[in-house]
Amino acid sequence: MTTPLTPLLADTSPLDDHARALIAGLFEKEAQLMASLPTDDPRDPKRLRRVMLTRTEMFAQPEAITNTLTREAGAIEAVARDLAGRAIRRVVLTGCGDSLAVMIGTRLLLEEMLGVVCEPMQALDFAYYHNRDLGPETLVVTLSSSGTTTRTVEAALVANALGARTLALSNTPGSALMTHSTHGLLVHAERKGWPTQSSTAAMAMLCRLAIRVGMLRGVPGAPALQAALDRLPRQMADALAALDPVMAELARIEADRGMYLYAGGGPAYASALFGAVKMKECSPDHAMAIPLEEFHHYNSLKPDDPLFVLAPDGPSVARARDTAFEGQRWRGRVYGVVTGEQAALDPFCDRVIRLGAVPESLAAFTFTLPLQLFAYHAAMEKFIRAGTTIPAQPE
Ligand SMILES: O=P(O)(O)OC[C@H]1O[C@](O)(CO)[C@@H](O)[C@@H]1O
Repeated sequence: MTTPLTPLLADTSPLDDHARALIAGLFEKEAQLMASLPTDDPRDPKRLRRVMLTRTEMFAQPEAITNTLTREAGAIEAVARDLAGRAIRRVVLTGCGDSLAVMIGTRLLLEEMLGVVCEPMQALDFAYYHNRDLGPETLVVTLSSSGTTTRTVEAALVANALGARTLALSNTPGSALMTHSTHGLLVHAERKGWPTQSSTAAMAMLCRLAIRVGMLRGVPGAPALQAALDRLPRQMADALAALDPVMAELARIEADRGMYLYAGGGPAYASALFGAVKMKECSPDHAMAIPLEEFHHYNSLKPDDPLFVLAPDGPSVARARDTAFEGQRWRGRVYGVVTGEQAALDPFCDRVIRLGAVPESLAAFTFTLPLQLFAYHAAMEKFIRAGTTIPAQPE
């Protein structure tokens, strides 16, 4: 017996012939894409180019958010009106990599505004395992910047076949994901570097959509969240400018390490994931995001490992303080990231990075910024230490 490329091509699959052919084609293309990714060679010019492009795109995140919200305003409103008038019982939020982190980062705000459980789930887990009891009262939200990541398209196709409503977000108009979903919203962002603005602009669009549903339904917290979201691009631009030299200095201190750790709870766990994945993409080294509580359930850190503890003002500050304490006790170097003058972590951190206040449900936008900058600067420092000549512009 031969094993099919994916279980959705097996006899038991709920997909029709068209959907099966689509999946088979995407699977082949994905394999080619994986083969063309940069290597872990510390001097790989392909990786250097991508890291340099990442910086440009990272600094243009505020513009990408504003652009996306402005250009998609009509489309967002149409989807919001449709959703506000429906009984939605459950929302599944799915994607892979950064696109899944987007879902984790927006979950709290979506739950506050939609008033139902919104469940982030790996696209593979949804497509192959946890898709019982779907129907028109389930909304499955997918995000794929490329619009062609096979597992994410599979998730959308399964959701369609089992009768759920689907909402796709993508940077790529006309992509498989966008053309096979009930609704599609276009993210106006670039991803020639490693994902930064494609993720934060997608988060902004999901937040705007949920806030609009909240406004239409008269949810009390909606106007304040709308105002906070409107302020974000300015706040992010200021934070990027202020933190750039700070994170460059930390990167010089930590550039010789081979493992980087990031811990956060709630929406800040998304920032931990973004931070770890940027380090893995930009540098040849290991990086790991750890849910705040899990940090305490095995020896997560070895002496001298840098640990970023993310503690936006909210219910997980106390556990973040414990995490910083344990991090220092195990002889790691602990960098706290907190809201404003929050002092709870100060005694247990080698350094504390302070960010402007945002509602916790928007914290993933700002808490991600120092970590993106750190990954960029650490990667560049590693290139320099490996003897690479850095061109003025990406080549
Ligand atoms: O958003 P997409 O295009 O589905 O990509 C998902 C993830 O896969 C990657 O391309 C790498 O595996 C990441 O850059 C990205 O976060």
